Amino acid sequence: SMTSKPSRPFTVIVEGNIGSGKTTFLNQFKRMPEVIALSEPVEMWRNANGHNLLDLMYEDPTKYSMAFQSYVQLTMLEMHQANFDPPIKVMERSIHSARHCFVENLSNAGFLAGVNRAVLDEWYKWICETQDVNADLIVYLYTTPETAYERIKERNRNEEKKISMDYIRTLHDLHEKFIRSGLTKRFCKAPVIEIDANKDLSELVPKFDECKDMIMKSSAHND
Ligand SMILES: Cc1cc2cn([C@H]3C[C@H](O)[C@@H](CO)O3)c(=O)nc2[nH]1
Repeated sequence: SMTSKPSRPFTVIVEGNIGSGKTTFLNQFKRMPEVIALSEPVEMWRNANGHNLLDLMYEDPTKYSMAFQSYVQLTMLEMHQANFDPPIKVMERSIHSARHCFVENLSNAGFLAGVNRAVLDEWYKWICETQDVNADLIVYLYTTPETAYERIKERNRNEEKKISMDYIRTLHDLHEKFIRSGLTKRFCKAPVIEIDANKDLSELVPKFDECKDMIMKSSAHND
C-alpha cells in the first residue's frame, strides 16, 4: 500500500538565548546526511532587499522593530515550510520563540506599539491555525545570562555591539517562561530536551552527541 509521506520531516527546534550555543549545536548536524540543519536566516535579515534590518532594529528599535519582526516572522515561516528530502530537520529557533520571546520583549520594552504587536499577533495566530508550524522535539540550550553575555562579547557580531546585560537577562527570563510554562505543548507534544549549555565547548560536545542519539532514536520511532 502507498505509505503516506508525512507532511513534514521529523522536526527538531533548537531554542536558546543569544549566545547559548545554538550555532555550535547545529553544526554538529551539518555533517549528517539524514539531517538537514537550518540555521537562523540572519543573512536575510542583514539584507532584506538591500536593507540591514537587523542593524536598523538595534540602532532604532522604536522605528524598525515592526519591520524587523514582521520579516523575521516571514523568514521563520519559510523555514518551517522548507521540506527537504532528509527525514530529519533541525531548525535554529522558530516562529514561536519569535512571538513569545522577541516580540514579547520588544513590546514589553515599549519599542513595539500596541497596534504593531496586535498585527504581528494576528499573523502569528492565523499562521498557527492554517500552516503546519509544529515540531516533534524541542531542544532548549540553557545558559545563565552571564555566560550568554560573555559569549556575545567574545563573538563580537557587529550589530550586537550595543546589546546590554539587561537585554540578555530579560531575554533569558522570557526563554525560561516560554519553555517552562507549558506553552510549547501547543506546537510540540514531546517534553522539551534541556541541555545545560553553560559548560565550555569541550564538555558540551558529548552532551550534543547524547542529544543527537535521542533525536535519531525518537525519529526512528516516528516512522
Ligand atoms: C525568531 C527570532 C530570532 C531573532 C533574533 N533576533 C536577534 C538576536 C540576535 O542579535 C540576532 C541573531 O539571532 O537577531 C531578534 O531580535 N529577533 C528574533 N526573532
